[in-house]
Amino acid sequence: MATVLDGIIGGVREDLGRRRAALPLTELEGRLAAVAPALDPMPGIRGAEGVAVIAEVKRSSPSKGALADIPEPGLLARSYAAGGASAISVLTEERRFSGSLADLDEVRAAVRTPLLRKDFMVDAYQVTEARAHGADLVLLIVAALDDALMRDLHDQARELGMTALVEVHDAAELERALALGPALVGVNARNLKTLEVDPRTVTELLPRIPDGVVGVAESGVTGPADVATYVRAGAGAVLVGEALVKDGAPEAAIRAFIDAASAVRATARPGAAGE
Ligand SMILES: O=C(O)c1ccccc1NCC(=O)[C@H](O)[C@H](O)COP(=O)(O)O
Repeated sequence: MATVLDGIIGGVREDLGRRRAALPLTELEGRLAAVAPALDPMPGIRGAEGVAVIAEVKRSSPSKGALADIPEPGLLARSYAAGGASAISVLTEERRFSGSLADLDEVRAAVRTPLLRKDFMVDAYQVTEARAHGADLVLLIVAALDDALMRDLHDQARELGMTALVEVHDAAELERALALGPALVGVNARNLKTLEVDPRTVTELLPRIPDGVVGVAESGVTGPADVATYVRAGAGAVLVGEALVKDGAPEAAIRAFIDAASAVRATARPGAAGE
């Protein structure tokens, strides 16, 4: 039976076919020389106070429908950066998430913060496209890729100076992800079959991520308490969409996430008050 992910990827492939026909790969590659080198997000993510927040520009989703209009993604991105986001995720999938590469362009023009192109990557063309539009990171969803293609896309991202966020939903996918030697592994709490969010997916899998690899907790952060739960489970970063795009004050919301994470780390330190 076709899953939600299959449906999304079917649309992604059709849209990709149209873009590739309009701009063949060799022409797209020709544009790379004019783009500033990719930023390395890892120092900012590893060195973040409390937790690294990856703040997402997300207009709609298959699970929730319309979330926010976001007429000026660049302005939202500036608030994210001012709040202390370590990276900004821009959903570029058009049909279900109402995103676009134009959003990526606008956000790139607005901030110097590392940018993640958040899409359903199934073809090398999309990775090149991400870089040509100024992205510094790409998402690789293990459930959407076989091992050979996943490795090719991961290698390609590295060759372009980019960093991959490799996303998993269960232990078997985590094993496949770790075989790549990734810098960033995301555990997504959203089940791609039911679209339900279960934070236990994150709290169970994050502790299995080895030291040296940053674990990113994705989906289901509704407020600081969720961030604290994920940080206690070992998250070095949290990726947050809905809660930020629906918050009238995203800058303050990000600061509250960071403060909640810092409080967890302060109480976890040896000799902290109360121990
Ligand atoms: O958000 C969805 O409904 C969704 C459905 C199917 C595949 C992916 C989906 N979301 C992508 C994401 O990973 C989230 O946008 C991201 O983790 C942020 O989640 P949230 O903070 O819960 O908006």
